[in-house]
Amino acid sequence: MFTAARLLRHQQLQVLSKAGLASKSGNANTKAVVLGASGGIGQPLSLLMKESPLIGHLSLYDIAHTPGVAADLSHMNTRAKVTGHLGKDQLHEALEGAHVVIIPAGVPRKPGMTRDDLFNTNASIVRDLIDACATACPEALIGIIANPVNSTVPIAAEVLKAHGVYDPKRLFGVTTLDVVRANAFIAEKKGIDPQQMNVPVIGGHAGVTIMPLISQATPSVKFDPETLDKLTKRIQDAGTEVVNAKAGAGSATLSMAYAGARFAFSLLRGLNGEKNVIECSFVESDVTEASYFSTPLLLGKNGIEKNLGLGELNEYEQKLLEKGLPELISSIKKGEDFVRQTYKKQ
Ligand SMILES: NC(=O)c1ccc[n+]([C@@H]2O[C@H](COP(=O)([O-])OP(=O)(O)OC[C@H]3O[C@@H](n4cnc5c(N)ncnc54)[C@H](O)[C@@H]3O)[C@@H](O)[C@H]2O)c1
Ligand SMILES: O=C(O)C[C@H](O)C(=O)O
Repeated sequence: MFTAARLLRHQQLQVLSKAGLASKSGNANTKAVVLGASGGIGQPLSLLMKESPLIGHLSLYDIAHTPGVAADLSHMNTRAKVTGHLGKDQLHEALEGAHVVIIPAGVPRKPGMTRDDLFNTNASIVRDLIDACATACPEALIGIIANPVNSTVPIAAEVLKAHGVYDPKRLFGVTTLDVVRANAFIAEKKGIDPQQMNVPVIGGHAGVTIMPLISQATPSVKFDPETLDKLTKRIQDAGTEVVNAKAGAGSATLSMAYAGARFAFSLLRGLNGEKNVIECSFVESDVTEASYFSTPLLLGKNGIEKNLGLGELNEYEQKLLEKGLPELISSIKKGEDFVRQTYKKQ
């Protein structure tokens, strides 16, 4: 017989596991860190992570407000111990011993801006946070949310290389929100349960570099050419749709927290030895001419176990690829050049 408390927990787990956000088999020693934990994404992401039985220690770092966020979350009667760390002096302790680090630190867009317009501010934020990761937790799996992802991931890789600790299997640009959106929009159009929908989205994370592979969706769906084109463009411009709707108050935070939590839990499930954990993510890659590219990845105990590649593209998707590659390649170079010009390992 279930007691009321066990029944409640059972129901919570059912809700979370339907959302792909929980597994009953967590490791109590697992440390997960959120850098930028007090922000629009950081707070709801930390909430979802605090709820997860996969995490033993949730370490929250920001340059503002982390004592309050940590105190608040620590009152939840869920497994993870929560610690708050404020300012650069506490960054090393926040990161030490981390298994997974998720980075939503950085400024968001306002209407009229591109993600690349964030480069001047966010490039140095990511560079300096990764510099700290390289010494405090060189083996952690790192997921970068901060935009422009197409440049911040190469920035992170160059800093890790300078420290001699770069492992391409352990560095990820978080593009899960593109998959979540594609699933939501297509399921809505077809009247399918969105939780059952799975659409791979490849490439990068900005405009034309976002390439939904609707021909590879499961369950399989078909659209006339005009609808397909509209849907593809909506997925590519979905970030801007939210930026405009928020009218100056930032970009996607809640759906991003959901997507970021899903991605963090997939990394943790892979680390725990769970089989068949697959996520699309922007990583070092040799499947196209771009040296970083998002494709479905099989995750495991060491991060990427196998890059599952492009699959079969139809003619429309082949054109999306051709159109997106030049911008992607140039954003990657911009990130790499930035580190070469501005960074010297101390
Ligand atoms: N990858 C994606 O799909 C995706 C989706 C949405 C947003 N984003 C990006 O995520 C970033 C964060 O968005 P947000 O809405 O949470 O912004 P926000 O301004 O609400 O929060 C950012 C947080 O970062 C903190 N911060 C700034 N500099 C820092 C530093 N050096 N160290 C630690 N923390 C620092 C701020 O104090 C703040 O709490 C933006 O760059 C945004 O473009 C990416
Ligand atoms: O659009 C943005 O600036 C934020 C994020 O990259 C998104 O896709 O929502």
